[in-house]
Amino acid sequence: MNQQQNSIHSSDPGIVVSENSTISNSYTQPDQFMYSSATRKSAKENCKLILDNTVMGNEPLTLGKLSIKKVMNMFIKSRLFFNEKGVIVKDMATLPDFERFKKEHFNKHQKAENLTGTGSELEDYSNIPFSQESFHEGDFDDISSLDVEEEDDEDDALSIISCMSCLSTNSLRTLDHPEERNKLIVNNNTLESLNDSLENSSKDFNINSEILEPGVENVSHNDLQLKTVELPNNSIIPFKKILNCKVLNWKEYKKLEPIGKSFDFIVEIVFAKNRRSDVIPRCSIIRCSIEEYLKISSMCGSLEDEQSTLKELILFKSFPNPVDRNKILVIINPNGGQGKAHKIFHSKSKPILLASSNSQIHIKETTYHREAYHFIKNHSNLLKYNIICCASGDGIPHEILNAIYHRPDRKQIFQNLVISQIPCGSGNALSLSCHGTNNASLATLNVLKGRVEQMDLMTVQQPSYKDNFDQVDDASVANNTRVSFLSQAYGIIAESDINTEYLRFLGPSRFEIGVTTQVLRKKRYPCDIMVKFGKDSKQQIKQHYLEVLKQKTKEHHSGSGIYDEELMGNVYTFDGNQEFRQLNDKDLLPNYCLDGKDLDELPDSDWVMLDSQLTRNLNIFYGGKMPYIAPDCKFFPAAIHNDSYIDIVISDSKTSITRMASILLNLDKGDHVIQPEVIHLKVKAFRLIPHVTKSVISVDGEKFPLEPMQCEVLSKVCKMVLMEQGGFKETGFEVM
Ligand SMILES: Nc1ncnc2c1ncn2[C@@H]1O[C@H](COP(=O)(O)OP(=O)(O)OP(=O)(O)O)[C@@H](O)[C@H]1O
Repeated sequence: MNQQQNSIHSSDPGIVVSENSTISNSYTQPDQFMYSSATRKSAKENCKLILDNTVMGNEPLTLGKLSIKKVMNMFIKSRLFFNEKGVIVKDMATLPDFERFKKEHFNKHQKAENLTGTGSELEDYSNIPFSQESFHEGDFDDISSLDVEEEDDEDDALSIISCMSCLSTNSLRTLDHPEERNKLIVNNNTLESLNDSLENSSKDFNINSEILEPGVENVSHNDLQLKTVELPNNSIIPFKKILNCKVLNWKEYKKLEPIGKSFDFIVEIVFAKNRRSDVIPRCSIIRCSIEEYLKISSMCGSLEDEQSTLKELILFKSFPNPVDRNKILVIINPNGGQGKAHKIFHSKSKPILLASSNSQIHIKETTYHREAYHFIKNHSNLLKYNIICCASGDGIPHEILNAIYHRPDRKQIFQNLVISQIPCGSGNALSLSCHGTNNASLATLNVLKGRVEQMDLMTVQQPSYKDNFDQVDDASVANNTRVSFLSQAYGIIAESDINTEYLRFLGPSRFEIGVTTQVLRKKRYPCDIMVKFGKDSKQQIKQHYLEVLKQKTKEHHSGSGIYDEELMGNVYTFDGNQEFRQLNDKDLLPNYCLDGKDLDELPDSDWVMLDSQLTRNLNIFYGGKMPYIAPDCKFFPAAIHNDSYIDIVISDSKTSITRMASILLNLDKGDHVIQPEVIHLKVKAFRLIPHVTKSVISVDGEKFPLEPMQCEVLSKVCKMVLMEQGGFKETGFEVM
């Protein structure tokens, strides 16, 4: 990258700018500038650079000898407005002469460089990974097409935008880079900012400076091909789709700028644009006047410091959920689903991750069954990441959670690391429930934008685990316990989950085929079930659900974010800080130990044995923590991520085949749980003792031994990314 030293003088006497500030003369990927809660803090506390404090020198910035001044003089009149939903593009016009000018200018320049033989600036220019793409109306969710004006020649406008992208990137040395700002403030003798700067830099250390573990690959930002699009007038770039932005303060050039007062900032916005069923990263260049800047400042009322920069304001609204997730470890199971996980991740998910703030991504591809478990269990520095994304089905998150659970530092890891899924397998219940989608690109957007909350896990104990993970020699309870995040099944569901491996090529429908076959066979799976009740009637469950829902809505309204009545909360953001529960060692251990003795006895006085009339004829036992177990299958519609209960659904083979078929056919609605033939409970813990000799138990979709099994909920222990407003994707249980 070509670097050049430049003098910078501030017009504000209070600000002294280092003579040695380096200026990148080439295009820099937007991703290299991050926004995190750390910078959010520094924005609030440190930002003393206000609109009138310009830090750019009198010398025009140049890129390939094309000065910003020249480009700006030719740049289209476009403005930027904000509302609660996002950035509104206004008055976008085109400049037909620009393409010609650019060609002439650069051809001339290229010849000159070729003669002198350096070519460096040209090389930089030609390496700009921007290309052009036309925008089609309807590509956005939130477009409002008020007064859409006739567009001029598209190509010309796009060329300008494309070129401006380079220039605005080049200008990142201005106000919006936290380090630069801190430097300036330090020079202004603000000691606090030095401390903050040091604190932030230690938090924001680069994972790429560390030695990579064997088999781990570092993702280069050069992999991102970010195209520029022109947006029609009055379209809205919703905050919830904005991935990054950069701002060039144009103030210094005002005197050279004929457009005058309204021409204060140029903003490059990188956003997730709809394309068919996916989202893809794209960028666009728009302008912002000082009036508009002030407008958004006042709208972001929750920001105490109204002097924050425009970039910070936009990113503050775009990333309302404050937990960092920019240091990403991706675990790909290339064999997951129909063997497409590698391709799905690289084509649909990686571009979104790369386009967002200054993400740093490491990838580990598994090469054998349970490698993810071994990799995480033995990893020497997991805390250098702040999120692990499983590009897989539900099998890899299960392994990872267990690997963490079996580490001596489990408490610190659960306290600090976020676990999420990018759906690439045949069973993607985690993504369906937490991101509300089975689509990898949309799920990735939610990984970045969703709300991180501490979710309940469940402990699983069985006399033997030798078929699952490595035998662990430590005799502690944790090491003889497994954790489950999703489900435990016995009977028809378990058999359909596990014994349909040979139908893997069918994708998710293999599960449905399995269930139908078993129901038609009228199979019974006798067992004993003991439970420690949470809610033991359907009425109590409904009441509990409604109360949680009410509480959640109340929290939303009392927060500092913007709640849009018209959109029924869709643009609500949790602007501000988020408190997390501090875990103790005890929080991660079950209260009741299954030691293999006295299995037929109730573990405690508040446990009860379920009626043997039911359990003798049982055909489905399904315990779960997440509502969606497959697309259009809300098996646990009343599941709540942190209510400290395991939902249980039980049915028996006395139910007629026609009734059973009708119940199972309605799994997409989730109202099977209110049918009289179906038992629906919320429990704190349960013990299941199978009385068949040939079958399986499935935990999170993985095969577990056919042995007595005891499960217990662990309240709010694992950080996961949930929907933007918090909680699981809604199921409509409240109106069932
Ligand atoms: N490279 C590999 N080769 C074979 N098996 C693997 C590999 N990597 C992981 N596995 C195993 O694949 C299993 C399933 O993984 P995953 O959940 O990601 O995929 P899936 O398609 O959803 O599968 P399923 O629906 O069967 O759970 C896990 O048990 C995991 O240990």
